[in-house]
Amino acid sequence: MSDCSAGYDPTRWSSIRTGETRYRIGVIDGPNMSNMHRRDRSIYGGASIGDLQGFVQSFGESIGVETVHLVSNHEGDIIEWIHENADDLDGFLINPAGLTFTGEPTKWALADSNKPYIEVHFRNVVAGKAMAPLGEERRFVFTTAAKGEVMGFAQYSYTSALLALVWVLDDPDLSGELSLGQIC
Ligand SMILES: O=C1C[C@@](O)(C(=O)O)C[C@@H](O)[C@@H]1O
Repeated sequence: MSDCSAGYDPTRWSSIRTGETRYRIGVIDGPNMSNMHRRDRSIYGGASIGDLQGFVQSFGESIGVETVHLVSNHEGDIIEWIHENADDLDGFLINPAGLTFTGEPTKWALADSNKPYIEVHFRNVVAGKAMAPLGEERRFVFTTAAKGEVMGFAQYSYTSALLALVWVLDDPDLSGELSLGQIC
């Protein structure tokens, strides 16, 4: 346990974690996310994919984690990237974007890696679906093998998912010790 007598120090990433391993997490953005700065501002906010990657990377650094990023509009390239990088990564975040309802091969590449992944979305992709007639719901491909899913929080879906993934990696068997580390 760290000493909090000096008060809260936001540069001390270990204060919110129970572990100290510097994980490497792959962050994948699928089709159309390269164009996010031109998409609906009320959802994507007008920032570029580079801005988003920088934001997620900075947050990762603040909790002692390295993020490695891919954005691609081509499913085959995403699959190749997962195959080539999985051995050097501890887990993944993926915003499947245009592949959300169709990306079965990409889902399998992630599942076959045996590394945990979290599905993220800017918007709440099921909002309003409760009102849809039965049988009209589209099939969520990635959710079936994901560790979990975070959606509806725009760019904060990514940072929330990253923190959740790191907490789970720090506590792989969910030891039951309900500790957040030392928050001063
Ligand atoms: O391209 C996207 C982006 C998205 O994944 C999101 O981040 O909100 C939601 C998907 O339905 C859509 O196809």
